[in-house]
Amino acid sequence: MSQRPVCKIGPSILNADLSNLHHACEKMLDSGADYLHLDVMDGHFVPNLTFGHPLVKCLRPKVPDAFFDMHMMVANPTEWVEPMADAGADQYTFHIEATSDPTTLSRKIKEAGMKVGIGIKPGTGVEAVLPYVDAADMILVMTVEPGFGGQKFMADMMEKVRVLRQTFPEMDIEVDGGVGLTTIDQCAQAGANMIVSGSAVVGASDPKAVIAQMRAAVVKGLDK
Ligand SMILES: O=C(CO)[C@H](O)[C@H](O)COP(=O)(O)O
Ligand SMILES: [Fe+2]
Repeated sequence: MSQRPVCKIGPSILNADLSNLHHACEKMLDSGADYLHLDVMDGHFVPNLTFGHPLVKCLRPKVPDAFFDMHMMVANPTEWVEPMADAGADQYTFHIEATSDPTTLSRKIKEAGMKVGIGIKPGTGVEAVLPYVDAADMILVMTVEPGFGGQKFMADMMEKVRVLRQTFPEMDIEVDGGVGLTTIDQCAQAGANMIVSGSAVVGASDPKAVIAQMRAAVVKGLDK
């Protein structure tokens, strides 16, 4: 029996007040977030630095029930699988551009007890990820060049989402970058069901309303 993908909204706390991350996460969860998208940048894979597994380990007991989707923008994703699992990560999303062996890496992530996400940058064609979809729980289509929050949504990435949704009707497909109230309809119509939104939610005066509106758009898109 086929299963319809479920809409999940995952705020990115990249542009939140990182000095009070626990509070920022709780605010998002209280506003209706289904999961938290945590952006790890190493200064090599992308020209920016954020945080690593020590911070995740500290955050885990503060928000024990939250699902942590780790967006690993790192040059050596194999290196951080075990430290992230030990820190309490639930899903480990690596970039296909950062590994020559996605199958072995996916297996390692599963053996460490986490779900597998595979991300593609805007310049990477969707064909690159197709052979590995069976090994993954989720495919991430980047809608900005990874590295910074607050960038402009790239609408031409929606074709990748459409291809993935047509080929894999039950798959979790995540979009990340510049997603907010003005761009959510495009994501929803293309078939995305996991929605990362940073600035548009974290910077909103009423994050609960923004999350609810995005959810309504995605549910409508999945129903069609
Ligand atoms: O991976 C990312 C950047 O590389 C972030 O998750 C993303 O940019 C979210 O922030 P915003 O919604 O502000 O674009
Ligand atoms: Fe991200």
